[in-house]
Amino acid sequence: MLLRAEARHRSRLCVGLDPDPARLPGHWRGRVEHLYDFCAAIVDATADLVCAYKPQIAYFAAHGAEAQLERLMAHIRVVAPEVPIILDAKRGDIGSTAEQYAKEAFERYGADAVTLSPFMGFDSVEPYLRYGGKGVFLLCRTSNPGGDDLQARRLADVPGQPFLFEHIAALAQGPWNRHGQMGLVVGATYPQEIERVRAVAPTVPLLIPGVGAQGGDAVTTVRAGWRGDASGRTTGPVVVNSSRAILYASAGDDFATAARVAAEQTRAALWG
Ligand SMILES: O=C(O)c1cc(=O)[nH]c(=O)n1[C@@H]1O[C@H](COP(=O)(O)O)[C@@H](O)[C@H]1O
Repeated sequence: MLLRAEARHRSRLCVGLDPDPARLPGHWRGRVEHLYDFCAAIVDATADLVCAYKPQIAYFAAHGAEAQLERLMAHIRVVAPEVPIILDAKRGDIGSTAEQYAKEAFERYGADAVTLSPFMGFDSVEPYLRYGGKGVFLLCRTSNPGGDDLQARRLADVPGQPFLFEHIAALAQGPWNRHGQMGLVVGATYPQEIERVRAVAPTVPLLIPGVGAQGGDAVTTVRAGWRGDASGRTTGPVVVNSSRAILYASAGDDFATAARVAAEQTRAALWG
């Protein structure tokens, strides 16, 4: 689904749907009941420009607005049925609880993929993999400065003493990826680490947040993470997320038009 959307829209851009009530445009500002309206307008303005959408569940759940997220998922299905939806939930829990989270992501919200923390190990990820055709993106080398605290530690008892993030990448490329359902999250703010991840995980999709508001560079990101064969066919996809830089390109009534312009620019930079 991802490769099809990438080819059809000539896009490696994922628009992140992180609606902050305080930043809604015009007369919607501060009004939680308009999270759906805002995001739906962004989707309508960008549907032909993206390879994925990534709604962030906290922006809805924090306001008791899960019903609006459900409506938004359904809206994306209608407007852009070919575009995969990555539910950004960053879950991670023991198997029995993971089953409930998986049900939430894939049955309640109908997501195509979900972001997960691998910290609790394979049995915390496995319940999601029981959903055939659905994907998981494991946090690997995150975009925030504190990502160093654990992810950039070396594992003394693993051959070659890799960084923890390299070990996660190797697991996602190999033994944990039994049916081709795994991707990795790596931050655009650390392009050298993206290259290290690609060295151990050449084919899994990389979800790369951090361009735009967090300062990551689009061209450098794609060079570090995207892989293709001699004919230009994608062999290692990247899904480069930008949220605030697109959502809040304008604070006025022209927010959707401005979002489209910002998305077009980012898409062009990512395509090369
Ligand atoms: O999993 C993520 O999506 C994620 C991982 C990461 O390492 N860094 C990161 O910023 N994100 C998410 O990506 C989005 C980035 O938003 P912007 O910085 O506004 O483009 C937010 O929804 C974050 O929660």
